[in-house]
Amino acid sequence: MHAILNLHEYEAAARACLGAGAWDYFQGGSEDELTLAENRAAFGRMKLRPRVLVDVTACDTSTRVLDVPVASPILVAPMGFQRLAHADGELATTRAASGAGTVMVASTMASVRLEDLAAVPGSTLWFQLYLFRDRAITMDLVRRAEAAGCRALVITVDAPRLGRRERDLRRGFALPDDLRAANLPPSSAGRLHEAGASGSAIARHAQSNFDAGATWETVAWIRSISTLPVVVKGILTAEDAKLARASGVAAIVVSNHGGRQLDGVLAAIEALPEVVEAVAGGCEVYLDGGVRRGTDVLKALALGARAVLVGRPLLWGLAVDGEAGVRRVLELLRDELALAMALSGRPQVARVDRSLVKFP
Ligand SMILES: Cc1cc2nc3c(=O)[nH]c(=O)nc-3n(C[C@H](O)[C@H](O)[C@H](O)COP(=O)(O)O)c2cc1C
Ligand SMILES: CC(C)CC(=O)C(=O)O
Repeated sequence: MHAILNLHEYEAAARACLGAGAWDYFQGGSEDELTLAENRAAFGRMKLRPRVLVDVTACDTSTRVLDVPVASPILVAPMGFQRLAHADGELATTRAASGAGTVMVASTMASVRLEDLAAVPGSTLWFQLYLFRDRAITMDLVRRAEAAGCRALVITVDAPRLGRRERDLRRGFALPDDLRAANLPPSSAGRLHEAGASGSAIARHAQSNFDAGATWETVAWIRSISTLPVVVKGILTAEDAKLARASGVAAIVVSNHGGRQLDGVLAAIEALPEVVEAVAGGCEVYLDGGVRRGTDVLKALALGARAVLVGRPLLWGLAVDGEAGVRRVLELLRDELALAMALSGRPQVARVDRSLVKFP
């Protein structure tokens, strides 16, 4: 067999390494998975307008996010329960991100404690925060993230409840006994193991723990208790982008949670232009959802994203080969981006401009 050449081949290889429950949890979207498919299809509809006879002998993918230098505009999206993919879980992913010179966003629902991830040499960790009904839990997570040296709080705002993920419902998905939500107090985490004949334990856990009453006032509360820059993840409209900006966030992640929350919403890449226009340079804008090729990264940058976050492909790399697999996925994407920059006549990230893409 030849070496794995691209992220699609990692997906196929990962399927062979994973049990059916983990595979469906990772891959799945909500309801009819319309948005899951759209995230990919929309990239396919966008066409590039390259320039030629530009000196591209050296293409530089480096940039800065929240004032931190990164080797490429490709960051690690927060994903829970990575020990479902590999025994090292988030530790392997953090080491790979550190090795690749990029940011790791650690999930509230990680299966390794955030302090252990922050201890990885050279890592730049951002902490993804779910808002709990019990504000003491949220507060404790914020304090721990600060104490561990995390550089930003990424508040996920598109999940007051979990989307209807029918693959998980059908299997009665619950966490195996040897895998914990390592950041949560046992009183909250226990429900994640309650297997049912039907229904998803993680959906039940979210419903009884996440704060469905959270509003922009809650974001203001987080800003009042922490000096860390706040990023809001899960914005899809200009209206919410303006509210985010007004609430003083440092960055927005345009995201539909990889098609796992409200089904039928537009592809993340289609929502990007209106968000970029609405914030008018007042904060950084990132994108996630369906990024599988260097040309996808290029398209997002052209539409005004400062960086992208990558989700499932890193879990595929993790499942296939642990830290080395995650590292390889990050390298493949970065190499593809550098090539796409050369072939489009944009040797630096700052030179990737709006005129590079055409929507249908
Ligand atoms: C298995 C899995 C777990 C996830 N867990 C979280 C999470 O804990 N917090 C969060 O904000 N987003 C979570 N997400 C969403 C990702 O951060 C990201 O928005 C999405 O995966 C990007 O789309 P992609 O997988 O097509 O790259 C999760 C996604 C997957 C696939
Ligand atoms: C346990 C979940 C809340 C993690 C998540 O955000 C997801 O699975 O999409």
